[in-house]
Amino acid sequence: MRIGMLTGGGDCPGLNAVIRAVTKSLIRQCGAEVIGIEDGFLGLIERRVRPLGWDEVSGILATGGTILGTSNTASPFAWRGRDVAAEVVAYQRELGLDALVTIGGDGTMTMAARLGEVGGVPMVGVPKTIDNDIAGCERSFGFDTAVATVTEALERVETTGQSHGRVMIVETMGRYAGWIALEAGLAGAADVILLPEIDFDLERVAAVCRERHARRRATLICIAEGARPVGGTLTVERAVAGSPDPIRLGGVAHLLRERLQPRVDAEVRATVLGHVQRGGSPTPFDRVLATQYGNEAAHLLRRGQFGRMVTLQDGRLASVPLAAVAGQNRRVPLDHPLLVCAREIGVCLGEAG
Ligand SMILES: Nc1ncnc2c1ncn2[C@@H]1O[C@H](COP(=O)(O)OP(=O)(O)O)[C@@H](O)[C@H]1O
Ligand SMILES: O=P(O)(O)OC[C@H]1O[C@](O)(COP(=O)(O)O)[C@@H](O)[C@@H]1O
Ligand SMILES: [Mg+2]
Repeated sequence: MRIGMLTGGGDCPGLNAVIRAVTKSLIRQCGAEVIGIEDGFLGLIERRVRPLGWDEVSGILATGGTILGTSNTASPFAWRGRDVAAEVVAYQRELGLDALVTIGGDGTMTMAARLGEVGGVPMVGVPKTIDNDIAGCERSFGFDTAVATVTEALERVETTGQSHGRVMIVETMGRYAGWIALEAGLAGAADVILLPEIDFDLERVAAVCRERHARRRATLICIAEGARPVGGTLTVERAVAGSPDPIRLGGVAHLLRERLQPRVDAEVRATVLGHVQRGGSPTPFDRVLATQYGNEAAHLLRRGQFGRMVTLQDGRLASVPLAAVAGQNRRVPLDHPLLVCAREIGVCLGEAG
């Protein structure tokens, strides 16, 4: 068996743990040859691959990033104005691949499914993203590490906020889903948590800050990059040319700071955490989850269960068809138990009233 493997989309902690587990499982279980594809789908377009053996994947379990490199712009269906999907499919055949492991998020799974439809080799997907927004998957690896990083940041920002009696705003990543802000906000004891799923009422947030200033000096606000005020729009940091989803969110914390400042006596400060959340060593939880996902991907390959993504459902390893994941985005449901819990302990979610 000859298996290709790539990492696609934004990197996240735990990618190397998956690469290691897939490779070691396949070598041990069936003596398979594993070919690493560099920089995601870009490596298939530019014909850049290298063999992955036991030695190449040893000692990488706890390292951040991806030893294969990744890309969140390259699309074989629109590469520098051309559709090169047929050439990519031909290259997969030239490499003699029996299947391809794609470790990525919703975008990577969409691309994997599309390449399969035009004759590409069979695929097995592994869900990665700090955003935790992949359909059919209750936990992507990388998320736990991001939550831990944001939680630590919130705690650090809180002590300086207390010292100065300020309103402190911390902005998280997450695109159109609020999972990181919600879990880290709860873990970091944020007073206000603002998510893309609930448009926030500025006057309500200001009232909470004023009330807290009188009682507790400081207010800690955790806001997701995809959050927006009632009647407002998303805050776009930049558009990335050539990216299938060109919008990069960012900066809503500064918008909130500007609008809050005239409404409160305390000084307001904003911190945008950015890529700090995506880097560094995975938590033990993510190391274990990524290892299980990689091992399970090897099982699917050996059983010939292609066109599927490994996943976690009700705490158990499982798999779902790529078609059920492609083009989807898993957002926080408005009746999610963590939202109910946050409200009941007095966290403001920006809702009016
Ligand atoms: N809507 C889409 N249709 C087809 N391919 C896509 C789509 N979105 C992303 N891709 C491909 O998947 C890769 C990674 O996508 P991206 O959304 O950046 O990351 P992720 O896989 O983490 O969601 C992109 O480089 C592109 O090749
Ligand atoms: O690194 P870039 O291109 O600025 O992308 C930033 C985006 O990537 C993420 O970090 C991860 O998203 P993906 O997992 O979909 O790649 C988002 O939270 C963030 O909005
Ligand atoms: Mg994505």
